[in-house]
Amino acid sequence: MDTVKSLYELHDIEQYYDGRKVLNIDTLTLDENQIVGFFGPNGSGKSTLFSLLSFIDKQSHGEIEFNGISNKKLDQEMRQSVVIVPQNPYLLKRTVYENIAYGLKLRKQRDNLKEKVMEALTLVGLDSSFINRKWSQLSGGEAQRVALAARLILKPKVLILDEPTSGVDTNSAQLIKEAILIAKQKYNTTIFISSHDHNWLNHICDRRIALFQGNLVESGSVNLLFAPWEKDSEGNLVKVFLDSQRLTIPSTSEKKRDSVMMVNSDNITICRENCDDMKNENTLIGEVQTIRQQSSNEFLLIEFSIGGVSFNSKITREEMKEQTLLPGDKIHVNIDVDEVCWI
Ligand SMILES: Nc1ncnc2c1ncn2[C@@H]1O[C@H](COP(=O)(O)OP(=O)(O)OP(=O)(O)O)[C@@H](O)[C@H]1O
Repeated sequence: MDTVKSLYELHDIEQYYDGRKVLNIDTLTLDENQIVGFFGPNGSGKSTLFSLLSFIDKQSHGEIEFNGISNKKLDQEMRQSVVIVPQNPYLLKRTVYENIAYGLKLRKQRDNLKEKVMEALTLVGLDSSFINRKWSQLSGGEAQRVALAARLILKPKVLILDEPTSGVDTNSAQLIKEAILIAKQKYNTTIFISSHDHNWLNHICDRRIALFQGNLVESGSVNLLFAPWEKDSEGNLVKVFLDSQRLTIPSTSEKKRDSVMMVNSDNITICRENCDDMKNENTLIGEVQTIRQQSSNEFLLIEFSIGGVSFNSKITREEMKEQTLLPGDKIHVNIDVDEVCWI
């Protein structure tokens, strides 16, 4: 029987710079036609991973397959089907037209070039008056959108955007978001994005992956709790859920109100019956959504929501027998606030 391959399959990836390991990924599969958001603090390895996924660099160790073929054996056409807009995109010191048309010219695809440039320009929310502007006559947000248009014109199979919203105005960030969504729909492009604007990224992506110190922590077993956070009078950060429940995180200096909290499912305890022993002022009430079997067979992954925010926790089969959880059940939830980290 044929097995369906993912677009990318990464195994045992290690990347070293000057003898220092900066990326360490056991397994990662990435499917077609998804928008995948990569979250992580500065230096966590997002750009390094993107340089491997875009075939700019080769891994120090491990295997990367793209469409079932090792990245060491890809032909030029396959390599060119993946394009990246780097963190500080470089524009040619020419007009907007020349910048956007450049990639197609390089690939000797000159048919209907002007129309294609116009289409790409429109996609990123710029009108025809920009065509003859010089690179130096653009705002930061406009320059970023021209760089994006210069990739979109290639109708890539994979588009990688490293911090596309850094230093851009809110309007440009919104237009970039719309262009990305259209590219996904119109060209079936698979899109990987990193951004420190966590809310922007969270709203746009189908799948979320967090990197921490070069290691992958996917939201399958890691829970991400996004901003905004309130500060109470004692300086604690407080998450106020839509149903008015509150989770208080004791103050420390590393946390900011726009931070994303990361907590592993192992550090969330749930209980349906006889829960008096676990209750404290930070205990929340959640509602069970789904119950999944973990591949290890030993644990069940319980997905539940608190005020519309999804979380997951693991329980053993023994605990499941005692608690007999079903979708729709109300549960008590304790998040171990000493074990959370922040990105
Ligand atoms: N060319 C290089 N030479 C040496 N070290 C590097 C190089 N590129 C990245 N690093 C190091 O690798 C680690 C991962 O960096 P990377 O740029 O991938 O992180 P990042 O998550 O993209 O960070 P940021 O959010 O700040 O862009 C960092 O410690 C960085 O200093």
